[in-house]
Amino acid sequence: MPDHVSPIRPRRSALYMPASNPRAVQKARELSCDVVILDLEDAVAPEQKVAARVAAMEAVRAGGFGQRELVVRANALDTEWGADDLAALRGGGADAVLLPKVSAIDTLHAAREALGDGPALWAMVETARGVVNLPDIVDAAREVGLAALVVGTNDLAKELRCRPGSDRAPLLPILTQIVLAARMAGLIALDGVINVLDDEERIAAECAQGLEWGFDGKTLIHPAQIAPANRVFSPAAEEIGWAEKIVHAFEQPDHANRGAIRIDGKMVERLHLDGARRTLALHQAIQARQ
Ligand SMILES: CC(C)(COP(=O)(O)OP(=O)(O)OC[C@H]1O[C@@H](n2cnc3c(N)ncnc32)[C@H](O)[C@@H]1OP(=O)(O)O)[C@@H](O)C(=O)NCCC(=O)NCCSC(=O)C[C@H](O)C(=O)O
Ligand SMILES: [Mg+2]
Repeated sequence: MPDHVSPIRPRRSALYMPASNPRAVQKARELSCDVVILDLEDAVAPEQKVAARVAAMEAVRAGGFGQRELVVRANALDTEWGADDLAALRGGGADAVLLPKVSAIDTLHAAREALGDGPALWAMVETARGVVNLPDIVDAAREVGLAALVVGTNDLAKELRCRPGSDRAPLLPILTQIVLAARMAGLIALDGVINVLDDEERIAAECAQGLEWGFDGKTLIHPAQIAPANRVFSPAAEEIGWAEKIVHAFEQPDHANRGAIRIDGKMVERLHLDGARRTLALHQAIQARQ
């Protein structure tokens, strides 16, 4: 994992809110999401952009978000607000700046220059060009301090003119590429939002898809989506038990020089030991948070 990506930290639930909505920002200080994303981009109307920036910076300065990672989504640099957003964020305070519609590496270089040594960069992958350029984008991750790829499923569906249903089949090849690129560079990978607000079963099912496809967590738009995301992206009791068995088995002197062993009728190799340690570390980090 590159230096600019913090060690195992739960990022099961990353909740967006318009920075222009003081009630939502205040509420976020008490919600059980792992990441708070103060949005200056699509959730904010053009006439509110400047006031939203001021409100976001006040919220960053005021703090009170506890263990939640604090991220601000800026406007794109090719809009009339992007440069001023990054200038305001340069002073620090936020854990990361999320850049929308990252389509090429030059955007990340420009953003890093605008931010100086300040916060980490998180990049939204939500354009066709961004998907095609993923290898170049993640190759430069260390140089520009890129720590996360975040999917923008609404923008992707819009540009591709595809119609994802509950199986998200039209987006699957892209989501898989995003996870692949993130893993190539040791980055965090966050799944896109689900626009459904009132159907917990559907929300949990889409979180479970994201988990199965390799994401670390899901971006969210409403407090009611937090509990299912936290539940699904936390290691389950059975997974924790299995991880403990693997770690315990490889600690036995008889297995010290073995690459592969048998546990409960299954072959387990040292590569599984790495995964098991990761599961236990994530579980401990979640427990510590509670
Ligand atoms: C989607 C909403 C517009 C729904 O609003 P509303 O119907 O008014 O919500 P509720 O009445 O159910 O709200 C209940 C209480 O919860 C608070 N609340 C609501 N949403 C949030 C939130 N996101 N963060 C924090 N708190 C929130 C309300 O204030 C109520 O509190 P209380 O007064 O105590 O009862 C609305 O949820 C919303 O605006 N969501 C966020 C939208 C957003 O940020 N969109 C941009 C990011 S998504 C995106 O762009 C993805 C990507 O780029 C892509 O391309 O896919
Ligand atoms: Mg978007």
